[in-house]
Amino acid sequence: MSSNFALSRTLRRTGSFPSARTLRIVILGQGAVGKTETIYRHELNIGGEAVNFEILDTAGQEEDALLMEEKIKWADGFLVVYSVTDRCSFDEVMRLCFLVNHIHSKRSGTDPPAIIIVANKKDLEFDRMVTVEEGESLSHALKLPLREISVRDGWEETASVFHALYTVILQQMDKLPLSFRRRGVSRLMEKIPRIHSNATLGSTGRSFSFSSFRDLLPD
Ligand SMILES: Nc1nc2c(ncn2[C@@H]2O[C@H](COP(=O)(O)OP(=O)(O)OP(=O)(O)O)[C@@H](O)[C@H]2O)c(=O)[nH]1
Repeated sequence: MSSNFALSRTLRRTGSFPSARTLRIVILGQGAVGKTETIYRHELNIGGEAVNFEILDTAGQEEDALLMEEKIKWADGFLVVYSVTDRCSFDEVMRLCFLVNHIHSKRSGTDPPAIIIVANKKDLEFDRMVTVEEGESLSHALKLPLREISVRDGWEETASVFHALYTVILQQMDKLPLSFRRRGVSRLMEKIPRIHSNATLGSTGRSFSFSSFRDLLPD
């Protein structure tokens, strides 16, 4: 959990785009797949457009169901992560995708949520338990894009996952009223310090306490 290679933490950066489009991302997956439990902002320039990602990780199966639902309602897009070295985490993907679909449909009717499945730890080829073909087959069955990456191998693949999710979210947002498409940094994020690219987190690897998350959500 205090790894330097976790999926989300590789994207920490400095810099700010005041008029950036803000997108909220939740990362789901079983424990130890490489999500790391933290919450932070990340700003990217994609195709000349400033994009401000607000990213929230979840606590795997330890997550309280109500809190999970609130996080899913909060998000614009989702990364559902499994580890190619952990079959249980792969088996969990389908349940998580259905959960996101179910909760999301209560909020926005028939439009499917923006989800990308991420197969992490592909560098651990000797320990692989889930084949590329199995991942592709699941992706095909769920009609969701799949990216196989190694967070440990560098930030480029991780960044490309966020770029891909951005594209999917934009496709969904095109269907929404204009007022939904641009917004400032959320109330939740105003409470959270910006993390600099060379900053180190505490020994627990957490930059934010989830126990206070619920208090910050809008009614
Ligand atoms: N080899 C390898 N190890 C990785 C990779 N990504 C993460 N890890 C390691 O996997 C372990 C678990 O990573 P975490 O980030 O704690 O996983 P998590 O999904 O946040 O786990 P929970 O906090 O239990 O939900 C750590 O030891 C990481 O160093 C990867 O791409 N390759």
